[in-house]
Amino acid sequence: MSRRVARPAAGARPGAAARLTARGLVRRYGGIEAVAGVDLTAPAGRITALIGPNGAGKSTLFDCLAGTVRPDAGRVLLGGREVTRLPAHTRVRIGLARTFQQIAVFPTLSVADNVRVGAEQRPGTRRDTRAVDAATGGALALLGLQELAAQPAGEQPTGVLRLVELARALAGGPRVLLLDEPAAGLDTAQTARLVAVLRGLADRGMALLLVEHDPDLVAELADTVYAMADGRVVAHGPAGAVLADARVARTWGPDLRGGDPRP
Ligand SMILES: Nc1ncnc2c1ncn2[C@@H]1O[C@H](COP(=O)(O)OP(=O)(O)OP(=O)(O)O)[C@@H](O)[C@H]1O
Repeated sequence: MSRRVARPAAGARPGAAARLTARGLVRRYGGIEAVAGVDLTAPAGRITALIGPNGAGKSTLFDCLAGTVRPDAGRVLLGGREVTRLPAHTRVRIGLARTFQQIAVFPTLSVADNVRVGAEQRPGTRRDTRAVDAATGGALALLGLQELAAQPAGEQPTGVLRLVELARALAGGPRVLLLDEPAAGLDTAQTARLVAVLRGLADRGMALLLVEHDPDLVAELADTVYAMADGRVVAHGPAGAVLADARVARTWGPDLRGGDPRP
């Protein structure tokens, strides 16, 4: 007798590698289409970068993917599962983590306790103190933060806080990681560590999607680049090709010439 076993969609199992997909995403603010019909895939095991000038819609797209903003149209899929209507905290529970452009740490908590907040989101660890300790310790070690573990987060410089935020996101055991300008405020050594850590995460199957303004870092890190302007994807493909694309140079010119992208 043959038995058919229902298999979950690829990547739908908790802990399994997963891709993040946007299909036809639209988000309007009044008369502005901040995100105007975006299709994007961040595959497992790859680093995908999102570039574009200020106001292109990158943060709004991130917010739609993370669940903090509800799109007006389109779909978001995590590992084949439709998550468009799931709130942000539920997406975290099924493996989607993010860091923010404006650093968001709890200043009165220690570095370790900030990371612990992420570890407590890890599926199945909420009441398992040892598992939470292990996830916290692992994330601190990965980012080289052990020596600062007991220090109040509020006393740390920006570069350290970026790493604390990343450690907190990683402590939750995500399958997909959204990073909004992860290298902003990092010194050269911290940036080198960040690059090595992100590459290592991708090599172990995580899907990474990052917003980044530094073209050198994008060229070094990203497998695939999506360039946005006026809410739309104007180019996507291998990093070298997109960074050399004339349409991208026109819209993202100041960044590519090494100027300050921020007004
Ligand atoms: N909460 C909001 N209310 C009204 N308009 C908004 C809101 N958030 C974004 N917008 C508008 O949507 C457009 C896209 O903004 P968004 O912040 O997503 O761009 P961005 O590419 O992330 O820019 P930056 O690189 O400066 O962060 C802009 O015109 C912006 O003014």
